[in-house]
Amino acid sequence: MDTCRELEPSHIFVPGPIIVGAGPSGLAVAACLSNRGVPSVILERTDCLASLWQKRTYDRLKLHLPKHFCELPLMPFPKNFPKYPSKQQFISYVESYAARFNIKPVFNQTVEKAKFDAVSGLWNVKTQDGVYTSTWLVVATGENAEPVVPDIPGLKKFTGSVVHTSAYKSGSVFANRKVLVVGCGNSGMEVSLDLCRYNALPHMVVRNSVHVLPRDFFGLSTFGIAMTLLKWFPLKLVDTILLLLANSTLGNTDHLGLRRPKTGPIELKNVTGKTPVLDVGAISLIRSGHIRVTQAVKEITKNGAKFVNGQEIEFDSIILATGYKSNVPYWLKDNSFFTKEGMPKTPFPNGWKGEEGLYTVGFTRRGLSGTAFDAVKIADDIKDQWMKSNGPLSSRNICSSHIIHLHFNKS
Ligand SMILES: Cc1cc2nc3c(=O)[nH]c(=O)nc-3n(C[C@H](O)[C@H](O)[C@H](O)COP(=O)(O)OP(=O)(O)OC[C@H]3O[C@@H](n4cnc5c(N)ncnc54)[C@H](O)[C@@H]3O)c2cc1C
Ligand SMILES: NC(=O)C1=CN([C@@H]2O[C@H](COP(=O)(O)OP(=O)(O)OC[C@H]3O[C@@H](n4cnc5c(N)ncnc54)[C@H](OP(=O)(O)O)[C@@H]3O)[C@@H](O)[C@H]2O)C=CC1
Ligand SMILES: O=C(O)C(=O)Cc1c[nH]c2ccccc12
Repeated sequence: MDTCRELEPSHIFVPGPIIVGAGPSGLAVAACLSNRGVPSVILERTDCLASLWQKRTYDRLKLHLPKHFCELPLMPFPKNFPKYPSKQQFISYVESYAARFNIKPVFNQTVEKAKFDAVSGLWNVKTQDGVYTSTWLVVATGENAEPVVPDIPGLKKFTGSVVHTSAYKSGSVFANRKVLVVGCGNSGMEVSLDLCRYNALPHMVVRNSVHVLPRDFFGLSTFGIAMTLLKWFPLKLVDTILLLLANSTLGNTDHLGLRRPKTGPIELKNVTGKTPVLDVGAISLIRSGHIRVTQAVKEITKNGAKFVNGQEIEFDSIILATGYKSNVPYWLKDNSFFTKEGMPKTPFPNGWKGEEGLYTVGFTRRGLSGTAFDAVKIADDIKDQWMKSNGPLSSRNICSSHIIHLHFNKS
């Protein structure tokens, strides 16, 4: 794994690919490469594996999809794990995964800049400590790299606490507090639910339409049902069935302030990437009045919020459940493969490969199953190139100092 050659203290040539990010995606690629005899180096900005899961998620989090849909390649979840593993179980799975494939990322390396050098044909990847160089660059920094913090009018005037869900651990510190939760995706719903369980008083902002589906239907996961139906029926029919199923278990959610989009849940996910909410209990708390649904915020005041319908409510705290974004545009330079939002322009299933040795894993908007798909494709592709330059018939030493000197002279 860590067979890179040190050229000078701050400049390292990596014979195999450089992978940016030690989340499930980066680890999956490293494992698949290792399994095919290709070494790699992972650069990770934090001091741990799967930092999203370890540092930026709440205590009560469980996987939303049954474990077999969230498996990384080459290693299933332990049999004794429940259908929906907890955050701690998922982290322990990821740690065993890295140990099994002897993956040792270089921690505390924030990639600040990565650029392809057409002269040497190599990628130069700069961290705060130096430059790493390789023929291949695998982008594995994730769809959730940075919190989205919207510029809501008046937010700076608010005197109470404001946190993004990525910094929320549990409702224990919010007991008996009135909390405004901005956003009603899976994070907004689950944080509101958690707040209720700690006797806080959440008000959840729903500014738009939203699809809510039950996580399970008579013991079967709704996601699993959808995947099975999609093998046999057209997408629109599957969406109709899912909505019938949702109405039969959750009832009509319109009068709770949760209007459904005109487009069905799976079609909407495919077209816009917007994940339907998989309900694990928030809907019944909305129905019972424990979670209040509010309209869009007009402005935040010193002590609370004014809403578009003219209502004004005082709050002790605000939780921004406003989602996440990719950070690729901040560090990947001169690149036309990604949109300005940092997502591959090429849609699934072909978004994993760019040009000049560039790859991306985990940007499919298909969660961990998308990661597994990308990782296998990337490892197969790089292995073919690796064999050509390092196989028994190869006459080329890709670690040649000639290539490195060329590069140094240019920079
Ligand atoms: C609350 C929550 C729950 C989720 N639940 C599920 C679920 O149940 N099932 C599912 O399939 N998906 C789920 N997801 C989707 C999630 O994207 C995946 O679970 C998974 O974490 C994606 O892995 P990744 O490696 O692509 O990204 P991440 O897990 O985000 O890992 C990316 C890594 O890159 C590092 N990094 C970022 N920028 C840099 C840089 N410039 N330099 C160096 N390192 C960098 C980060 O520190 C991080 O460790 C959930 C997401 C969230 C937010
Ligand atoms: N247990 C699990 O497996 C969980 C999984 N997740 C996953 O993590 C990912 C991120 O989810 P999440 O954090 O919920 O983010 P999402 O992007 O899914 O949702 C963001 C929410 O914030 C709202 N929003 C954004 N900006 C504003 C604004 N300025 N004013 C008001 N509302 C705003 C959006 O509304 P609008 O639609 O109007 O833009 C939307 O309701 C998803 O893939 C999700 O499925 C999250 C939690 C738990
Ligand atoms: O929870 C997430 O973030 C996921 O991306 C999991 C997921 C992928 N495809 C879906 C379709 C419907 C619900 C959840 C997912």
